[in-house]
Amino acid sequence: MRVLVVTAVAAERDAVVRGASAAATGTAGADEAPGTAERIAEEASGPVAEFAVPGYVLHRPAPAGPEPLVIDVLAAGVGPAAAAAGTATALAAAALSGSPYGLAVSAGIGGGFTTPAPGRSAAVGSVVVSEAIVAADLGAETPAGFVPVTDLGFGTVEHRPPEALVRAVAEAAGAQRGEVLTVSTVTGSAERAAALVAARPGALAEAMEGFGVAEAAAAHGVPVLEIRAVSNPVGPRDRAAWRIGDALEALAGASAALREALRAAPAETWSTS
Ligand SMILES: O=C(O)c1cccc(C(=O)CC[C@H]2O[C@@H](n3cnc4c(=O)[nH]cnc43)[C@H](O)[C@@H]2O)c1
Repeated sequence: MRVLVVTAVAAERDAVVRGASAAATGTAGADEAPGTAERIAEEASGPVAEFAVPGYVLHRPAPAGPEPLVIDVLAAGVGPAAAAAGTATALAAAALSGSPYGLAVSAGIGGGFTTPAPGRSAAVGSVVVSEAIVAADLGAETPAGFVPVTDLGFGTVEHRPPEALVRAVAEAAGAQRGEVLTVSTVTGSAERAAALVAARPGALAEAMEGFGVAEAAAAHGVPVLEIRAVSNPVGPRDRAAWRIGDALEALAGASAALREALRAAPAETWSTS
């Protein structure tokens, strides 16, 4: 199976590549390439092939031996629109080449909610795997408060990854399962954080790309997953509290776990869940 992992920035992409390369022994770009690798770079984690699709470059860590699992990683930019554009381009290029992706994953750092239901809190450095990918601010302000687009009669605000895959990846990564909210504006107050949790009590993390990846995946009929490593608490702005290095390490670990979970649980076991 071919898996597309979409991050926002290069630092996240490199963390995913590092993690997904951890068990690698093969030769990057050896099989199922949509074309010829334009470049094979020798990174600290092993060989990484780079493939161009229109407007973007995909990074592919070496497959672990002869297994049929190929993971391509794309840094598509910050925010849901950039994520959707990059994801749709990569999915379309793969489909047109005759080797479509079987799974799209939104991966990166994110904010962790520390005020959900008792016993459910996403601490800095921990990992959250999405049970639902939710567009938290897609709707309209009304005198009665925020109304999601679905209540206005169109669109969608939620995509649900395959349950069995969520369980397998969360278990392999030692991660919590919960809703991951997609926002276009980073939450900066305790009041806004509380309002988001009141609207979505299952929320454990927020980030800015998951829903864009999910919309593109849905358009192509491809299952989707989101993995967030928590770099900061959601709430009042405090740059000193950010732990980006720790979150990138956690993201690399979760990416290794993703690869192992996909090797242990092939698509037939989770694609209909
Ligand atoms: O300047 C700030 O106060 C600030 C606070 C949180 C995040 C940012 C970003 O510009 C990061 C955007 C980038 O990272 C992901 N991310 C990380 N933490 C969060 C968060 O708490 N809420 C939303 N997104 C977050 C996001 O997916 C982007 O890719 C600035």
